[in-house]
Amino acid sequence: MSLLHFHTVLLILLLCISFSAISSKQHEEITTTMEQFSGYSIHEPPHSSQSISLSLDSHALHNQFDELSAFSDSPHPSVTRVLYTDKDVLARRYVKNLMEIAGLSVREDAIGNIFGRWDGLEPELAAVATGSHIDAIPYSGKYDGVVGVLGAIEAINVLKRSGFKPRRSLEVILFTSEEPTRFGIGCLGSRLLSGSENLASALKTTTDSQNISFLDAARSAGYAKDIDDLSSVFLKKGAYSAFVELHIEQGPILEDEGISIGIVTAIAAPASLKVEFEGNGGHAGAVLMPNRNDAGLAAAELALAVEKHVLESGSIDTVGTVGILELHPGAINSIPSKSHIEIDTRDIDEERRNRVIEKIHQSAIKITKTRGVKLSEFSIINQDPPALSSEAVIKAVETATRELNLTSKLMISRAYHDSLFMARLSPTGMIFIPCYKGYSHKPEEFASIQDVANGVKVLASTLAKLSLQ
Ligand SMILES: NC(=O)N[C@@H](O)C(=O)O
Ligand SMILES: [Mn+2]
Ligand SMILES: [Mn+2]
Repeated sequence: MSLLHFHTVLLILLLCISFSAISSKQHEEITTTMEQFSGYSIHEPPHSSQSISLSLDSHALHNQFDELSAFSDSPHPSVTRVLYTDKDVLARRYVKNLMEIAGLSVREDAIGNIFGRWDGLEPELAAVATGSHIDAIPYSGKYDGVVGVLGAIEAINVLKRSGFKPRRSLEVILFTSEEPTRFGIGCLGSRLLSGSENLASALKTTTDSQNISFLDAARSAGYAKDIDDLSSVFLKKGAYSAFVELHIEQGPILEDEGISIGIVTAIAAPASLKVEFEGNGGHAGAVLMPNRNDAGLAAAELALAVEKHVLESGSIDTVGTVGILELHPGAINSIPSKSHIEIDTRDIDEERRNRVIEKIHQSAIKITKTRGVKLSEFSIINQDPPALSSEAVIKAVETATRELNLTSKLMISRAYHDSLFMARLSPTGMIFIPCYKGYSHKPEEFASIQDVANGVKVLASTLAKLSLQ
């Protein structure tokens, strides 16, 4: 008998011994559950898929939305929950508690990205992750981001209730500061996780509108203790084998078309600009119009120029918003001597968006000439590329949706999400659910518990599939 022959026989013998270690009943159970979830029979080629009932505690989930929305600095039904404020810290504690109740092992990084882990049968493999954010811009709603955090924890509960055992570990992530409210940069937590050196160094000097530094704010919330170098937050590429985020659509399409699930194929490319003009100000009564260099009118003119350039981009996919316009000294009878404008512009076509940014810059320069004001700042805060979803994640979501007999639609996301940056680390995808009239970033934002439940079931099934790959 040749040496190779001898080794093969030996190997088969060893495999049989180890398999026999797992009781046949256990082996049968795991195999059945894995077959039911992967939609594939372990023994036959992959053509049969069957869905199993995923039991979800929608009553508890509904209560959790209400309870979490109470951690707000604005009155019900609006939600305001800004990074590292007391309400944010309380809300984080609430979510960590839910993670522990779900049996997840919880850890946090230096800036408060929170990770809840369920070890798989092969914990050494790269895990599958899901997650979103709980920070909320001023006077917004209770579903943006929160569906992707509370829904993710419930998806884990659903899988545990069904007896499923993941092969790859599953992680739920609460990302720090997806909203740009406090420090002017969106997706701060996921951007840093994806290894942004620029951001890591910028955060050393970044302050908020109260002149509180990022590090002091983080420390006041219990993070960044004795840490200045935030590169410790960086994750390695491939840290996760896949990432999938559940989120409300924040647009009207799914509701209008009566479709349950949106399968996101791409996330539009966001950019934000900060512009400041300086004029000579003066008395609103005494200074005649020809002698004015009004920084306020310069800002107003630029805001209209943003709209003009966006409308002339030749595509409906180009959008531009002046969400912040502040005047100094801000007195009715004083000509504005300074103006501060923040511009948000996006497109699924990065070059087309960048052309708009260039035109806005040219307009700002032209306005300084026509109005005799100084352009004291024109800075690009972020100018991110769009992100494409991974085919493998899209396929897993499609199969899960089909098995649950839910309708679905491939679509792009015009809002940005932490997925935009997780896509730099691992194959990524998103699951959208309908929301009332597409409202978001306002108190009327609403998603029915049935739509949330559908999203959570699709997420649970998708996570199971990805964890077996
Ligand atoms: N999803 C979402 O609302 N993200 C925002 O931060 C945004 O401005 O797109
Ligand atoms: Mn948002
Ligand atoms: Mn969001």
